[in-house]
Amino acid sequence: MRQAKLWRYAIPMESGVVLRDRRLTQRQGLLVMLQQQDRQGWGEIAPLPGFSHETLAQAQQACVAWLTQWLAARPVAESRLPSVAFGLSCASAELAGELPLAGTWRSAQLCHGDPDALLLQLEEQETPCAKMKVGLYEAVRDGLQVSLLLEALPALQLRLDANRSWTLEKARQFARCLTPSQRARIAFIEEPCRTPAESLAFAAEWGIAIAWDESLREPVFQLQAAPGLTALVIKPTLTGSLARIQQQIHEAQRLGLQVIISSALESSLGLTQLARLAHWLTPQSLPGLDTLTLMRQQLVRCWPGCMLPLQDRETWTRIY
Ligand SMILES: O=C(O)CCC(=O)C1=CC=C[C@@H](O)[C@@H]1C(=O)O
Ligand SMILES: [Mg+2]
Repeated sequence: MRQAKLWRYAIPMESGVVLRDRRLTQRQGLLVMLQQQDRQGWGEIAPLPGFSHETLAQAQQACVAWLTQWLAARPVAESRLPSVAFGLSCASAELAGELPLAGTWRSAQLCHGDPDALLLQLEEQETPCAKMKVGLYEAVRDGLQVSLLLEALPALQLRLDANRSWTLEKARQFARCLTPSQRARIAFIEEPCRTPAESLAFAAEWGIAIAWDESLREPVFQLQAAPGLTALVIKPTLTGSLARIQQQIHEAQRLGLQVIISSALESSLGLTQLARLAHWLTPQSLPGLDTLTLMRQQLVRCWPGCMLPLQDRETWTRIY
């Protein structure tokens, strides 16, 4: 006997979480639970405003349509909406016992808040790895800050993310603030420039490694190895089903590229599934999942060691 449930949730965010140009006061999404005999599988469907093309209402409609077919045991194709395909494929994989339980519970630490506190935290780590946003302020300011951080922590592995904000000239201004050995210590910059061509030109000019994030989701994008390109940052909620993600990871690995599984601000339910996915499919890479502290509550399952309270189920709205 098959059973399915669908709820809508909303989690309050820490004040001051800004995504692209909007302030995110709460994270909304859907929770799906599939049941068959004594087995259950859970999934989270949470389109990210400003990043996902689908709205939550569209995701809900697509999910209800999928569940109706699934309950009637009719063959059902994966949704064209990435967040829906991801959440439903996680629930199906859990139900089938196909998503291993072991997880990578360490992440590249996101740099925000008090810089002194951050330094202290990173100093305590044996192999410190951090991710810093750049491109929000003057490129020279970013360059000086990165240079200071690399000098303060000789063992630091630093990932940067410019979200395509620099012109080639701005990127050059940034790079000029670093010594050649500091440039070599940057693990990668995600999407430094406005276009992939400019980012590749920048990488070649300065010997600074780059990674694709936004580019991976462009309709005409073709993955190719290129000098300076070292990694792909995959956000499953923006990408699609587990099968699609596995395919993208295999393609990347065939080209010798590192893959970083990254958060699209999922709740603790989605994040713990991403940590399991990372352990399963990209065991060599530290994922980018350090976003739970931006939220005020956890959902369904707790992240190991996280002290945030679990949200009361009474607050969920049952949809199906
Ligand atoms: O990749 C990580 O380490 C954490 C996730 C992260 O940085 C992001 C998640 C979602 C939206 C963006 O603000 C941002 C990114 O641009 O990669
Ligand atoms: Mg990014």
